[in-house]
Parts: sequence; structure tokens; C-alpha cells
Amino acid sequence: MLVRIDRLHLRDFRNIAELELQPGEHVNIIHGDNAQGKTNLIEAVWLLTGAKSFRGGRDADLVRFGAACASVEAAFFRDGREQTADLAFGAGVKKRARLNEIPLPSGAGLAGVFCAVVFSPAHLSLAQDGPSERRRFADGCICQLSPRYIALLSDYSRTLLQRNTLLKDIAYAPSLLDTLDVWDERLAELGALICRNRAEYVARLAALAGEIYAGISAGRERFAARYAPGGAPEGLARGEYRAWLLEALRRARADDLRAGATSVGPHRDDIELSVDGLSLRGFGSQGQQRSAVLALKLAESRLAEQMLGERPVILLDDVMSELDGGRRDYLLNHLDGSQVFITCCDRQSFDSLQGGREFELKAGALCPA
Ligand SMILES: Nc1ncnc2c1ncn2[C@@H]1O[C@H](COP(=O)(O)OP(=O)(O)OP(=O)(O)O)[C@@H](O)[C@H]1O
Repeated sequence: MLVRIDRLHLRDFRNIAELELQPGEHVNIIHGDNAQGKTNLIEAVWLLTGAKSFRGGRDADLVRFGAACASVEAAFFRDGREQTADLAFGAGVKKRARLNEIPLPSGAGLAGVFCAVVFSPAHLSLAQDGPSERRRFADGCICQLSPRYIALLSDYSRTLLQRNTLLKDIAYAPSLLDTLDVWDERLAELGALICRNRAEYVARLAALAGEIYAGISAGRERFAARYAPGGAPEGLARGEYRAWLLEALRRARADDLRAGATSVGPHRDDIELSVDGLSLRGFGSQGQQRSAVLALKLAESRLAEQMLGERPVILLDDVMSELDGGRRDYLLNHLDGSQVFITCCDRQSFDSLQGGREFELKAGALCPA
């Protein structure tokens, strides 16, 4: 089933004083010159997923300069019925979030209710930066699918922090060494669960992303993604990985005690991305990196649909630059009927698109049609 926004209303959100948008069911093109508010609009929709802004920063930054409070309200269709979500942010006050007019304890309460996937140039860090970006990506995707995974991640982080504190304390109180085994056991137990969740998710994602990338590159290039769990052999079952991690923690113990930090475990894992067998980070062109991140994002959307039965809204910010004509056409024609919001400066990038609705933004306001 399709998740779609039927009405969006923004007030005092970044450079947008007030905006009311009634998007179409499928492709919605938001165009305009630089710095008119296109990314701001995409960011506002993304916040309805309950996640933090993909631009980083504080909630107070979202409030239009000079205003006291910003709001984002949407009527959307999900679970076969019309629903509403609204958020309000203000400097020095707690974010307010409501679903169907019922207050939620926090914005995160919207996670898994309104689902979307987002691509913005900031997401190129997935291909260009270190492993932490890729781990965060996989964790974010799995969290949208399973709230239990959110709890597992925070349990692991807490355990890791406690083990690291203990490693440092042992330097001053060597008798504490005896207690390290307990933390190793706990870390291996939780680490094995995280590793299994990520490895399974990435295997499914990689299969879909590989197909999408083949389409984007007209079959000329082969994209692969693989979960790389530290130095562990591939394909270990959960119990085997747990035993491997426990052993690895013991082997690394002397080094960890010296460094005061834990050197093995899922907090050090990576997702290896490659095109035609070459590392995307080390050897990929700008266009290949962009195509690969897009393929991962579109695969994320398809996988969410397979696992939740709901097809997320797709948000594509400035996606077309650096893609050649063939790649653009493929992308525009393979959005699978999802509701899509796509921003660009140059309206001509979309000449090959059949149908769809267009909106022009100027200084944070919609131009009359
Ligand atoms: N809190 C805020 N209050 C007022 N204006 C803001 C606020 N935050 C950001 N802006 C302004 O919003 C403007 C538009 O930003 P946005 O990133 O949406 O532009 P854009 O249309 O996507 O541009 P580009 O095509 O260059 O990516 C920027 O000039 C920025 O200074």
C-alpha cells in the first residue's frame, strides 16, 4: 500500500513563513533558483518520520529567524486511512509531536508511522566517508522497521560505554580486572544480535540495490554491498559470531586496556560498497557514487514495502546533478508509482517525465501555478 501526503502545511519553518501544499499522488517536482527553500521543504517532510534532520543542527535552527515557533502539519494516507501528524519546535521549548491530534511523548513516537526515504547530497557521505556513516545508515533503516532494534542499539551503546569506562578504571584499580569478563559476555551477546540484524538487512538490501544500479547504469556496471563484521569470517550464525566476538575481545584485551577503548565489535564494522569489484570510496567517480547511494535509497524503499507492506514516500533533493541523461531517465521512470518529492533548479532535467505535478518556490513561498 502506498503512503502518501495529501496536504502539507508549514509555518515559520526555516525561510518559509507559510506554505500550504497539496501534492500529487506520484511525482512532485519542486523547482526554483538556489536558496529559495526547496531543501527546507524536503527537510520538513522528512521530520514527520520522527527522525532528526538529515542536515544535523538543533531544533531551534528550524524556526524562521525572528519567529518564536515553527510548525509542520500533514494529512497523510497510511494503513488504508487518512491520518494527521504535526510537529512544533521553538527555541528553549521541547519539541511537540502529535499523531491524529493525540500528543506523543517525543518526536521519535512518529517513527514507523509515517515512512519515507530521503536522498540529499549530504547522503553522499555514505559512499565517501568512513564506516560510521554506513553503520548509521543500516541502523537507521532497521530502526524504521523494528522498534525493538532501537532498544537493542541503545543497550549495546550503554554496555560499550561501561566496558570502556572499566578499561580506564582498571589502570588505577587492577582488582577490577575480574569484572571485565561479565562485560565481555554481555557485549558479545548484544553484538551478535546487532551483527545478525545488520548482516541480514544488508544482504536483502544489496540484492535489490544491485538490480536498481544495473538499471541505472544500463547494465554496464555491477554494484555490490556486503556487511563486513570486523575480522570475523563471513556467514557465521549468531551463536558462532558470539563465540568469535568473545574470543576476539579476549585476544584484544591487552591492547584495549592500554587504549582504554574496545577495539572489536559491531561498533567497528563496515558495509563494503563496490562497483565492478573496486571500492566505491577509493575509486568511484562522482556519478557512480551518486548512482550507488541512490540505488541503496531506492532499495531501502522497496525493502520497507516488502517488510511493512507500505510503500514509503521518496524524497529526492538535488538528485539529478552529475547524472548523465540515461541515468536520469532510468531514475525518473523507475520510481515504482511511489509518491515522490524531487527538487531541482533546472526544470528541464524533467522533460522526459510523463505526468507529475510541479511547484515553483521563490523566497520560501509557492509561486502561483
Ligand atoms: N531558520 C531559518 N530562518 C530563515 N531562513 C533560513 C533558516 N534556515 C535556513 N534559512 C535559509 O533558507 C534558504 C533556503 O535554503 P534551502 O537549502 O532550502 O535552499 P534550496 O532552494 O534547496 O537551494 P539550493 O538549490 O541552493 O540547494 C537559505 O538561504 C538559508 O539561509
